[in-house]
Amino acid sequence: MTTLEENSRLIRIGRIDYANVWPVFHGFDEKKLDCDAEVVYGMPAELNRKLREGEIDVAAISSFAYGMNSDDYLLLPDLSVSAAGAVQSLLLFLKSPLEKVRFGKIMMSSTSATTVNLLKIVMERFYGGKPEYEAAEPNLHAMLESADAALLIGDHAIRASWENHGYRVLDLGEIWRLWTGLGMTFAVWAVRRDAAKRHPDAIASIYRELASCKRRNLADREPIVREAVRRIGGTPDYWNGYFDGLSHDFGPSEQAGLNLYFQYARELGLLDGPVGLERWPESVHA
Ligand SMILES: C=C(O[C@@H]1C=C(C(=O)O)C=C[C@H]1O)C(=O)O
Repeated sequence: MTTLEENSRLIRIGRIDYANVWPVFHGFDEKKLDCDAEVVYGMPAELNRKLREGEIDVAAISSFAYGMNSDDYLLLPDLSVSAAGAVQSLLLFLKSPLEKVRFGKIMMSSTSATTVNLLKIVMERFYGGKPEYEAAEPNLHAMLESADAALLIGDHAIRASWENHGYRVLDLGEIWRLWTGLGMTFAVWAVRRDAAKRHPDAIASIYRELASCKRRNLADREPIVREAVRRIGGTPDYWNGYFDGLSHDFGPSEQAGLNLYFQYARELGLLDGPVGLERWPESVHA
């Protein structure tokens, strides 16, 4: 039985605290919604856990985390963080030559789920290696003290790429494109099925606001670029190039890349079952 309190409870929305989601989230205002809602900021790995445990109801999460829990989630249509090639913020910094890295030690940012598993696919399936992996706080120099390579994502990768560190750098989006000919989806917007069922109007209101922000940000990127320069650094040219390389759609080409990633992840034993890409709201009523 659903009580009145249950129907009108606060809905929690997870927002990844990296610039790559700004083209969807910039301008998102929970006060404009037809429901009580709160935005919870976090690194992808934190939001992956909070959504899984029901601490939040709807969120941008790692696409890998969606794959792990797709029975409990639905996808908000046509929202993602994807790229058709180089991303500039999914970077493997090499202290040793690649030949040594293949069987060496790699430190991986503890904030990531999709890219750490993409790196395993690249190292093991594409490069025929078998390195040792360890999760670590995203700090390039600390990571490389005791490893041959370090994986950073998001703003951590961007800031590190601007340093004069002297390491060779591989872009995981570019490698995926070279080997598969496909793009890749790194994050999706997922809603818990139980929340979608209990609070259909609230989720509809949140979705409308996200879709409208995305439309507005696509039509005028200037405010996002200005904000990125102010908060993170770099030049307007850098950020225009960065956002040009990303897609926030989730159409047939993005889905093809993600399906192949899930297939490889299963073949390597990183994921258990097949993953269905079920969309809200159709699946709520199925
Ligand atoms: C493009 C990116 O996509 C991301 C990568 C994620 C992951 O590896 O789990 C999760 C969300 C996104 O932040 C990025 O971080 O730069």
